[in-house]
Amino acid sequence: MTTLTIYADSDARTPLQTLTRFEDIRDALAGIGVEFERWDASKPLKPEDGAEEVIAAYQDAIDKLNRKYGFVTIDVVAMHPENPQAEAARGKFLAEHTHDDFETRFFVDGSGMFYIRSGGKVYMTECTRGDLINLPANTTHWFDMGPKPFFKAIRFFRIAEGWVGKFTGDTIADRFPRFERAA
Ligand SMILES: CSCCC(=O)/C(O)=C/O
Ligand SMILES: [Fe+2]
Ligand code: NI
Repeated sequence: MTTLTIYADSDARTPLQTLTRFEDIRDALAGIGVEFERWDASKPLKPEDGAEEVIAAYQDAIDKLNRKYGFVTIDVVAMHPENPQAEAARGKFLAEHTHDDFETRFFVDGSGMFYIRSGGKVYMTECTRGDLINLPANTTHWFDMGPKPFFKAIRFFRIAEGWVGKFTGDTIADRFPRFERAA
């Protein structure tokens, strides 16, 4: 279930608030400039499907989003627990970083956790199928796909190399609960 848990960035043990209603999550994230939308993600996909199948299934939504936001390129991250690269892939995003581009991700299967740090708080946002999240450029955040990653997300870019992470060097991510997907 899509869930937003908000913490003070100085205290990773005591959540200030936990939200599960879409409207509440959308409004709380809008308060820090993060757009959160729900898009139809009901196309049938097999667990082992990769970029080609995801793009074919979601071409209409991709075209609509490209027209609406002016994206210049997309790619797909499709993770499966048996993927031999799972641990390395998880490690890439586990430390706090920013990007020069917006971070726009449309989850069409599975789930993953964004941790967005803003205004002295951490917004721990579990994204699930149908969630579209859009972090403005330079938003401090990290992302955990969990020890047995399972998700497919379409990534939209406005600038080439916009996905490259700039690490802040802050170890805050190590103090917050890691993502453990509910069975
Ligand atoms: C949810 S897609 C994979 C993670 C990613 O692209 C990113 O930038 C995380 O911060
Ligand atoms: Fe990112
Ligand atoms: Ni990132």
